[in-house]
Amino acid sequence: MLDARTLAIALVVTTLLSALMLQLASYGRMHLPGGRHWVVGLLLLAVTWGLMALRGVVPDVLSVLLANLLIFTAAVLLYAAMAEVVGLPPYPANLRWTAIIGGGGLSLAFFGGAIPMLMIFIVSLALTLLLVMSVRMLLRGATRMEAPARYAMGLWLGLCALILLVRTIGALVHPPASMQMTGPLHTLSMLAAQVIVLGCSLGFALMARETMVMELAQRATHDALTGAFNRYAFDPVGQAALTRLAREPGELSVLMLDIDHFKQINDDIGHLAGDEVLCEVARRIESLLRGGDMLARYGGEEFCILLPATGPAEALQVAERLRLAIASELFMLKGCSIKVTASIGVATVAEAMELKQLIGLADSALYGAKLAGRNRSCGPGLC
Ligand SMILES: Nc1nc2c(ncn2[C@@H]2O[C@H](COP(=O)(O)OP(=O)(O)OP(=O)(O)O)[C@@H](O)[C@H]2O)c(=O)[nH]1
Repeated sequence: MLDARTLAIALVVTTLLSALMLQLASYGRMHLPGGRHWVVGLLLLAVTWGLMALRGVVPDVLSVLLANLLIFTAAVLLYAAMAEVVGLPPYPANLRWTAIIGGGGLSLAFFGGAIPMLMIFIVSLALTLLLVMSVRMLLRGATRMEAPARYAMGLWLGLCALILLVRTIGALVHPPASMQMTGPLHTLSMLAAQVIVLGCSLGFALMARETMVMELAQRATHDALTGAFNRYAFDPVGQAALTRLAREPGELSVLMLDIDHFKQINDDIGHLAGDEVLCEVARRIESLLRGGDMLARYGGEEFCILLPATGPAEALQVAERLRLAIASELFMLKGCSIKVTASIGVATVAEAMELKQLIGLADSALYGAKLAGRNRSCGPGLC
């Protein structure tokens, strides 16, 4: 028959193996977000289970008080690891205060009479609250479709919080006679802890992997400076829209936008301020586009905009709107305001063709706009 002490020792092994697995997953050049916090949290938990296994052998101050204070610290570290994965502050004030008040309350209860019911109640309640905070953090803003691992981890921790809540109420309804590791309730707790540690570590690894994949996908498809799409993302979408014109009649327009005299801007106010100009231009363009439109940074100071279901007159209107949004409001940089203008080439097609051809047409129109004096939008035969 398995007793709670044997299970606590098994738990030490399980926890250490989980920590080792995550440490190996972060090995080399792959940095698992939150991995360090999680591994340290697990190591503290392993020490906790070890101390619990020694209950009755070592003084209670170690096997009861220290063990439970370590659990609070581990819970805070595990929260911080998950917060790092989802990009939120790792140690919010309510988390710290819950751990501190829980730890303080437990210490008072321990030195003020060590009533088992009170101590189990305080520990279970504080841990339930820490878990509820983790669940809120994970489920807030995460949908099942977009971040399934984060969502599943949120639900899993919710289940763990429920189990702990039952234990909290159980401590009040059936007060335990002692803190010793005996009896079916302790055995059950240790079994549940096995499943919780394994489930949480697996969930964390999947969640961290999910975040890494999303981050890599973002980097592969977006320009790091402006946040606009890059050519690798733009070209297939543009080509697919053009190919569709063979089956579905319609029109498609492309704008090529180039900032005027950008070299001069760089020379006058510096390369970093030039970067800010690029970001602000992208922001202004983005704010004026419709849902189906697509903005990409196509070269240094050149942007390409895909306008599906847009004819030549409407495309020229959009181009003018973008040009004015850039030229009419001064850019505030390094405490001084500068005027930035852009030239735009417009091209529209109504039949399938290679994207390169369409971009070539827009480029020729852009060249025309530059030749005609810059700060203008030009289409075929229209400048
Ligand atoms: N700050 C900054 N500058 C960039 C970046 N990429 C390209 N550039 C600069 O953009 C400038 C482009 O200069 P040109 O191609 O001569 O064009 P221009 O000065 O805008 O002149 P026109 O297009 O003819 O009006 C070069 O000086 C590049 O160094 C970038 O990411 N950041």
